[in-house]
Amino acid sequence: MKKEPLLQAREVHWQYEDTAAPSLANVNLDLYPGEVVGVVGPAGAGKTTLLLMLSGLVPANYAGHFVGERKTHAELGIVFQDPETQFIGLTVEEELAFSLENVGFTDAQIEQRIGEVLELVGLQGFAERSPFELSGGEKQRVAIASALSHAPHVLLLDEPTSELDPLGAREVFSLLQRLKQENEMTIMVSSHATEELAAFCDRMILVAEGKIVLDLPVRDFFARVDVLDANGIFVPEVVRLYYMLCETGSLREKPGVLPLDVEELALLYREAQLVGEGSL
Ligand SMILES: Nc1ncnc2c1ncn2[C@@H]1O[C@H](COP(=O)(O)OP(=O)(O)OP(=O)(O)O)[C@@H](O)[C@H]1O
Repeated sequence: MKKEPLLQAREVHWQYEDTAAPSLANVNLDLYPGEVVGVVGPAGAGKTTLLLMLSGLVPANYAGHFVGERKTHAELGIVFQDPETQFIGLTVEEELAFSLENVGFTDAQIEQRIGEVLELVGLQGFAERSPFELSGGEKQRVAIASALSHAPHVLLLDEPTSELDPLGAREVFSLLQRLKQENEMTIMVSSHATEELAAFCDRMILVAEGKIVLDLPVRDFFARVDVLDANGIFVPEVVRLYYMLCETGSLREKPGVLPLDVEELALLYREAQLVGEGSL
């Protein structure tokens, strides 16, 4: 039986006030339970606007013109690029308590939930720390904990690692990986880190000039190297190496087969050698 989508957008157009062109045009999108979807696109393509539209913040918090239909059948949590701009609490505990007080939790419920979300994001023992004095990766994990505090079904993240060093970025992606595997969260994340997205997402969306150009399962998506190159999207090195090996005859290209990490490529190469396909 096909699951019901948690989020739906139909023929959505959005144009910010005083701009020459729409930031979203003809957007049709369904997000299903348990899916992990990556969003990529050149600068100014409309990735942030797409996530804001799905979260309901556009058009609610922005001036502009909205046409189309957006339906939500789920609670949502949203995380932005720079977590510090969202912090208002002097301690991590206070930070997390604000959103729970707003939804009417009692003090005892707040304390319990704070303990749960800090454990979920691996920040046990951080309750009394100032959120402003944490590392970039820890700050972003506090922002994720805050978004998770009211137990949403869907987590939307807008470039959550763009301000982090590689270590902080890895911290955030491994947390998302854990939320996917252990909590079966539905996640949509925009990022320029295509290698991490390739390893983590089930489905990928390419946005350019406000339109959805590709919306495909992750392997079919990264097989469209021509479209990704044309839009300036970084194609993972392992994908390029695979096609290079196919071109030189060291591997035989097969439909639906695309390695997304070095281990997968090594396995394909070993198999090709065993059946005598490769000439390397
Ligand atoms: N508040 C706003 N008011 C007016 N125009 C806006 C506003 N926010 C975004 N835009 C415009 O909408 C378009 C899409 O912007 P958006 O931030 O959604 O793109 P993006 O793909 O997230 O870009 P980046 O990768 O640079 O963050 C751009 O042309 C941008 O200038």
